[in-house]
Amino acid sequence: MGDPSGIGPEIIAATLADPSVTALCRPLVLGDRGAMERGIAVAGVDLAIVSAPDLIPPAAAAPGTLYLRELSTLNADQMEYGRPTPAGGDACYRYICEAARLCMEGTAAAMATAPINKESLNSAGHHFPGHTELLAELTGGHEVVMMLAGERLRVTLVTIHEALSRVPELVTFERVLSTIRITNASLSRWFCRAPRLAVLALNPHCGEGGMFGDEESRIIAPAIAQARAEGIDATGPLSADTLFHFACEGGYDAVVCMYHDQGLIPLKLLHFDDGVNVTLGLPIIRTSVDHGTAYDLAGTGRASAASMKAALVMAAGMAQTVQEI
Ligand SMILES: NC(=O)c1ccc[n+]([C@@H]2O[C@H](COP(=O)([O-])OP(=O)(O)OC[C@H]3O[C@@H](n4cnc5c(N)ncnc54)[C@H](O)[C@@H]3O)[C@@H](O)[C@H]2O)c1
Ligand SMILES: N[C@H](C(=O)O)[C@H](O)COP(=O)(O)O
Repeated sequence: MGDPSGIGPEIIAATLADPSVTALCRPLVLGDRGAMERGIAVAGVDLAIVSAPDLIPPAAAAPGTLYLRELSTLNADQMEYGRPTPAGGDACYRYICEAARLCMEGTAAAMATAPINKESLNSAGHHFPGHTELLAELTGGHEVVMMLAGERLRVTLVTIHEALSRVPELVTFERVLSTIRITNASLSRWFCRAPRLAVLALNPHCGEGGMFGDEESRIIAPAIAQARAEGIDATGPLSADTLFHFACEGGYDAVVCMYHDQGLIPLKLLHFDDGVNVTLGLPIIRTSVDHGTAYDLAGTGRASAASMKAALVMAAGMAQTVQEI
């Protein structure tokens, strides 16, 4: 359900009231009854909550029902709109843990997450930068890669939630290579055969022959060479300022980016409404919205549910692919 003080509950309600989404999957919300009742009212949709402590939603669920596993009972203070609280952060943590457990044991085919507030997660004593890192730990410590995807562009990140000042030291041969490998393996499995990957430079103009940095020749180019030797169609290092234009025109299936904003600014510019965040490398399927808790909009009914819908549709599609393999 994500952060009870944000837009999560209302965009979930809008999503589950859309028959084109529920035609593809049997959703079970892990969350809080009070927050979901309020979300349904804010979204202005007609949904009846069915309590599902152990129940899995039936294949022929009655239209207009929302199956809810109640993992918290927050009071009004603890879910006040626009304010992160430790109780809300702890509740989010429990929703995520239970979703991971259901996916790991095979009861659920996939999870799609609504946004959390990282400050409230951490204030509750759960010291993770986001879902991605928490899920990596909960599912066995696999190396994971954050991908954000839309129709026109997919980006994956070598470094994720890091201070910009630390990025150069974190862009290592091993990290670049493993991001390329995981991107290639995951895209091949879920999205396209033999993906064409563009790998970005870190510095302007690829370092301009060493004038503006040498990570390209020292680290990124050798990692690309190794990936190519393994049969991966990776090209680069390429200058970030121009590459996105060509990627959007269909030149590449994904762009491997060195840091968060290098990839997420172009992605959200093009796909803020319908982009999906996918965690690659996990043993389970996890998708998410491409936006945050939007405290400024929570409770107004003005938040778009398009990314939440896209996240569910993508998760259902990925789960279908698994069944067909
Ligand atoms: N998947 C996630 O859990 C996730 C993703 C991104 C950010 N966050 C967290 O969310 C919190 C707030 O982050 P932020 O302010 O940088 O980003 P944000 O996405 O919450 O908000 C940025 C801007 O986009 C608008 N916006 C966001 N979602 C929208 C929607 N569905 N419809 C219309 N407008 C929307 C907001 O009103 C705001 O103006 C932070 O704690 C951040 O870490 C969580
Ligand atoms: N970096 C993501 C974004 O800006 O959309 C976001 O913070 C999500 O992180 P998790 O999926 O790890 O919570």
